[in-house]
Amino acid sequence: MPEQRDDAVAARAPFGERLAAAMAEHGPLCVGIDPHPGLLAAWGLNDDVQGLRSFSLTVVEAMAGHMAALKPQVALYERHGSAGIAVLEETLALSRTAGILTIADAKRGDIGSTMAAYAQAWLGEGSALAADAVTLSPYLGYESLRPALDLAAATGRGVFVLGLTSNPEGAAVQHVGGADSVAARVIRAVGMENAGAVPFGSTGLVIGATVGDALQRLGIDLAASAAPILAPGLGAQGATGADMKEAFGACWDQILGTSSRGILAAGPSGSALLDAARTTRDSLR
Ligand SMILES: O=C(O)c1cc(=O)[nH]c(=O)n1[C@@H]1O[C@H](COP(=O)(O)O)[C@@H](O)[C@H]1O
Repeated sequence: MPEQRDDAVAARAPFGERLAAAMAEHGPLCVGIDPHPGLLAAWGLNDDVQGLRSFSLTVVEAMAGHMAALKPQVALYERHGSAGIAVLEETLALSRTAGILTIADAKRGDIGSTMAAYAQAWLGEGSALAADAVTLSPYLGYESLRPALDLAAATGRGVFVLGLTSNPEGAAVQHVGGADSVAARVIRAVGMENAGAVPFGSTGLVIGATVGDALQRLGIDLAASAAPILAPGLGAQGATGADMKEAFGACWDQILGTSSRGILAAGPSGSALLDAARTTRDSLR
């Protein structure tokens, strides 16, 4: 039904605008949905597709209308095979109906011709896996991401490109080059996609909440990227709201903190999950 699809795209504001509106309404927190086996057990659920489904739908129902965005971790659905992917599709569909933005954390990156297929899956109109945005890895070369950047722009969706990741191993690749580091080049390339956007465009960056010192050492200017910045590392990985303010104070309006285990550990009660999310979000205010 191509005409209906065209209408849906025309009615959709660009992702950056929709994210800015959601953050203005609900604050700068994205709740991660990471159904780890240990969390399923802690919630009294089996490590199977029924447990995965119950976990995921509980998080969506608890957060919709209260938080800016959800970020399902694709790996934790893939480990359940095709039935797990079906649960991810249902989770994305419920989020869409409930009006909460979704960022599929798939960290995709490949040669251009393959990238085009990933783009269709995660950003294509009519794809059951399409989210509002998807995480991408630029380490096959930033321009290899072009099919996804173009499709996101065409469908009003967004991407978050890995810049400086929260894990300690990332430094061995991302910090290489000193003043002209690999990460700085990726961040500059993202800035070119967003030129002129206010407060930010639809091509985001992932910058770990744990890497504030590297930002300074590498002389990186995040404000110039005009990118929404997804900042994981809050909670379970040790970063606090205070750490984030110190690291990102100069570009605070661009920051969307994200935490998964630190919030999900409060489940399975929906109200306890929401309280945990509110406490985390309030630490960012
Ligand atoms: O792209 C991501 O979201 C991501 C990038 C990064 O640098 N570090 C990072 O932890 N993540 C993801 O963010 C989530 C963090 O989970 P918690 O440590 O439980 O809050 C996981 O799904 C990670 O895969």
